[in-house]
Amino acid sequence: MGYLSCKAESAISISNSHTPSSNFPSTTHKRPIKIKHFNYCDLEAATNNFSDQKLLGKGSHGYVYKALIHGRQVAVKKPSRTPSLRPDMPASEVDNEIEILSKINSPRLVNLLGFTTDSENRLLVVEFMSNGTLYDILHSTTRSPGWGRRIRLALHTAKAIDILHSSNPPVIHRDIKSANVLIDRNHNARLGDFGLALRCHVDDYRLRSTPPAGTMGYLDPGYVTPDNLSTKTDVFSFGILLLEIISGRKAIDVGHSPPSIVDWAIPLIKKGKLSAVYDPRIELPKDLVVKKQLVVIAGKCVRSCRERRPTMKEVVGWLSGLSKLVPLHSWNGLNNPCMMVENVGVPM
Ligand SMILES: Nc1ncnc2c1ncn2[C@@H]1O[C@H](COP(=O)(O)OP(=O)(O)OP(=O)(O)O)[C@@H](O)[C@H]1O
Repeated sequence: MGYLSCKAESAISISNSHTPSSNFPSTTHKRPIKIKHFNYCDLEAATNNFSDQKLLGKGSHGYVYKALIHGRQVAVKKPSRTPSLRPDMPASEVDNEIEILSKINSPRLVNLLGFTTDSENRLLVVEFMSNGTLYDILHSTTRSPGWGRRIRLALHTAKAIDILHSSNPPVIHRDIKSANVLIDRNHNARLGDFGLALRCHVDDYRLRSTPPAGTMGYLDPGYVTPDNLSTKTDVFSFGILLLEIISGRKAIDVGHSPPSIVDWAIPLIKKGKLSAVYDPRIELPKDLVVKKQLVVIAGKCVRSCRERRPTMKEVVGWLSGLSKLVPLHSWNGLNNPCMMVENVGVPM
């Protein structure tokens, strides 16, 4: 089997504990991950008592604030809900995020820097991403990146998901969407928001009892019970994200018929009307191989038969090949194209 189904894998136990001042083993890097413990009152002060001026954004589960700590800009996540009291479940999505991110670290992810130990007032400190989200970039009316940039943003995201799926045990993100892809100061995409992520080891009670979750429009239609979860669930959501990158349309847009991007795009692709799927705000990709292959990759990812969907590693290989065919000067909007990943030597 070329992919991991949660049903089929054998159990691999992990520690749930958050050791004080811990150096957690990383699944992607040899060097240990340093996670800091913060006092609630220090983060309260650093965010001006969680003031609106420091607010970066609001999600369905809480607020995100900007703060300066020891001269470094960070993002502080503050959940809006009170934690669960069930001992077998993570106390909150924030606790789940801590558990997942304390064991994995990569330049392709929005990495964990620390958290408050007080579980009543749990706060998460993560790397600050200064250039918004992929959703903002794709759906803002003022700036539209060209194909060189779009393919690289897709490639960065695919690499991030592949890193999760290649971890031991594999991590399934479960909420791949453009709003969870953040853009760092070098305009590289990083995957964030691990509140719903799950480690895939079958004997874990949490895995077997966690109901399907995700975001409407990105959710794999085959993921209807806990044991339907697999890495291919993320592949489906990535396919939706890739269609969003290609077309500039939202995953669900009630202003269009049909509102679902997949119900709109796949029939067009099957009829060979590839140009109709492309974002009308920018020129079509000049290279016909790129124009064809981008939609083919997206179509493979959203296949209803999950066994026929590619692995993220395959997707990374294909996008990597396409990125070599499209130069970055097709950048069309954001400034600072000189700071691309290739130039600054950030490992990918
Ligand atoms: N590390 C970060 N750096 C900068 N801004 C961030 C960071 N994390 C989140 N944000 C901002 O805060 C907003 C809310 O983020 P959050 O992860 O809470 O929710 P979301 O992913 O947008 O929505 P949901 O929780 O419903 O999935 C984001 O849209 C983004 O604008």
